[in-house]
Amino acid sequence: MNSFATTTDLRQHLNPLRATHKIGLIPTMGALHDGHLKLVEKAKQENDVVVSSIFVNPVQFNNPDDLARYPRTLEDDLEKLATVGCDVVFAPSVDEIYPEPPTIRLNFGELEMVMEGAFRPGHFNGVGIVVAKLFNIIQPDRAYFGQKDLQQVAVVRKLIRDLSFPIEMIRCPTIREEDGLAMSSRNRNLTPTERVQALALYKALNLAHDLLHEGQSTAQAKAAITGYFANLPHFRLEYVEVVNADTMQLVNEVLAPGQTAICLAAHIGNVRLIDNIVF
Ligand SMILES: Nc1ncnc2c1ncn2[C@@H]1O[C@H](COP(=O)(O)OP(=O)(O)OP(=O)(O)O)[C@@H](O)[C@H]1O
Ligand SMILES: CC(C)(CO)[C@@H](O)C(=O)[O-]
Ligand code: BAL
Repeated sequence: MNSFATTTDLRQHLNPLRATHKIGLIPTMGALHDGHLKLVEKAKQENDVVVSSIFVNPVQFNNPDDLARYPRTLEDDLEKLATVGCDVVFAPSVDEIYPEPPTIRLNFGELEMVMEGAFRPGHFNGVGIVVAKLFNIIQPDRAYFGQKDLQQVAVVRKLIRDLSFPIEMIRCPTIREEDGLAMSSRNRNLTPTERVQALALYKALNLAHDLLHEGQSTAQAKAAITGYFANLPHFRLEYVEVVNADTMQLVNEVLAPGQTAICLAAHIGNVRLIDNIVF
């Protein structure tokens, strides 16, 4: 596995390969878990060269404490990537990616009016800028993103269309712990007690799903989730929404199979977690 910290070195390595090799990219912020490794494994099956980037992108953090607390485990990450056959790692410094603060602004319109976009102002501007930079630097044929960050998938799809990147985006299923908690780098910041309690996110999603399945309205399902978290004093529910899984528009009824998503974000102690189910 080759690891590069500069754009110049990375390009020098990749450029001669482009004509004959399909390149798959998995953008990450590190602190890797099996969810990330599944993306690498899928990319391995579908491409000749797999590149993982590891970069904690300051521009997408709206909360400085969240940025400061974000886990950084580069050595461990490199070992994990090697075990799944990742070919190339790009782990640049902040100065390498942002020699000066970016002044462009990306606006994803209605896609970012709700949920993460509404509660993390500027978040998708930052995601869009760094993903566009990674696309330009690495020029992959395919890029792999997790469903856990469903709104991010929609934003990147729009970025690809708006800027005509010749890249196929692949949405990969959410990988969960045995008890159902969605794997997330921020899970590392949970205390053992919080880790057990955090399962409430997945339970709440399943509760909402069951209610919708029984024919209750989206408003009733959302109210049930709000009530569920109101009874859990260590939690603060930030939002729960039922949306079109592609457009992120709020919906009042269940759509065709695979089109409806229930999404939520909740704080437990100092940690903010998100999860969703699509059905
Ligand atoms: N449990 C998971 N299953 C599938 N994909 C995942 C999972 N967790 C993260 N990913 C995907 O991995 C990519 C990199 O995500 P990132 O490095 O932010 O990790 P993360 O676990 O989502 O961290 P956090 O949510 O704490 O920021 C994203 O496309 C993300 O959707
Ligand atoms: C796509 C991404 C790597 C951009 O920083 C990040 O938002 C993430 O890890 O999901
Ligand atoms: N996984 C999404 C990146 C973030 O929370 O900033």
